Amino acid sequence: MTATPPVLRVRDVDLVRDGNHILSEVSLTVRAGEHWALLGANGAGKSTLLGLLGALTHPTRGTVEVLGHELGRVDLRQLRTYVGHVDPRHALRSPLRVRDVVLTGLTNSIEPLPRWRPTAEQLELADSLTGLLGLAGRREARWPTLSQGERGRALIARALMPQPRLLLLDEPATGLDVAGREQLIERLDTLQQSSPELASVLVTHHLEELPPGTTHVMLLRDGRCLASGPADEVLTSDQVSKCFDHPVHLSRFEGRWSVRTNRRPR
Ligand SMILES: Nc1ncnc2c1ncn2[C@@H]1O[C@H](COP(=O)(O)OP(=O)(O)OP(=O)(O)O)[C@@H](O)[C@H]1O
Repeated sequence: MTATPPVLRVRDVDLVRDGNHILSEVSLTVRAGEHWALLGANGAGKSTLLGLLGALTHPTRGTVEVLGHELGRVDLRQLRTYVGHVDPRHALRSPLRVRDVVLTGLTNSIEPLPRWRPTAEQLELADSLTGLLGLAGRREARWPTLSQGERGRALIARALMPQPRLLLLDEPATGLDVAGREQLIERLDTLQQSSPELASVLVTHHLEELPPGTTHVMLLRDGRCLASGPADEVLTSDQVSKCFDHPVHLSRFEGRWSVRTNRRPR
């Protein structure tokens, strides 16, 4: 019997641009049901690594495998159906309704394709995912009328339409107010619980934005992995201080993390 391959396996990846090492010797294995966070300061290489995972860029050295298929050796279109990538820079031009934006996840296009029509099952799935992401009352709303938080959650529903095995989220809480951030985290939590096989990788600078179901963390610093593994082992005050080059105290309350500067007593 062959063991199921991990959802994602990155081995000794380097990425060099204009002679600069943006990523050096990074390795990462993500299995079904794991929820990873990539943490690091500005410029640490988080978005670049996420781009490699979503097959948007290729490594200079090393290999990236999605479900046992090596990037560069298989059809990218096929691989992308396994990977839902939520791009916060989604450049929608026309005032589509939420349901139609979500359905474009099936055609992997920004605008609906001419003559493409969803089946009854696909419509049902779009409605179920918008409900799961807390947008049941906004399915008919037009894109320009949505709040930033609602747009972000609609894009997650869109990315889930092809029923991917892996969901990639690049700073999904950027620009959200407290309510928007908390609604997002709550919905990610519901999603993780309702899809036990789904794996995810989320990029952020802020530990406060980590969903409580985060199982694993990689700390990146200057393009190198500083620490990687189960969240409770990696997220220590000492390691997070090293990662951000700043002395912080880390605490966890009801599953959520927070940090504050370590102040000397006056
Ligand atoms: N195409 C490129 N050519 C040259 N340098 C690049 C290129 N893309 C990214 N970089 C550099 O690589 C480094 C890592 O960038 P990246 O966007 O991955 O970092 P990040 O950790 O996601 O940062 P942030 O938190 O600010 O979004 C940065 O110094 C960036 O300027």
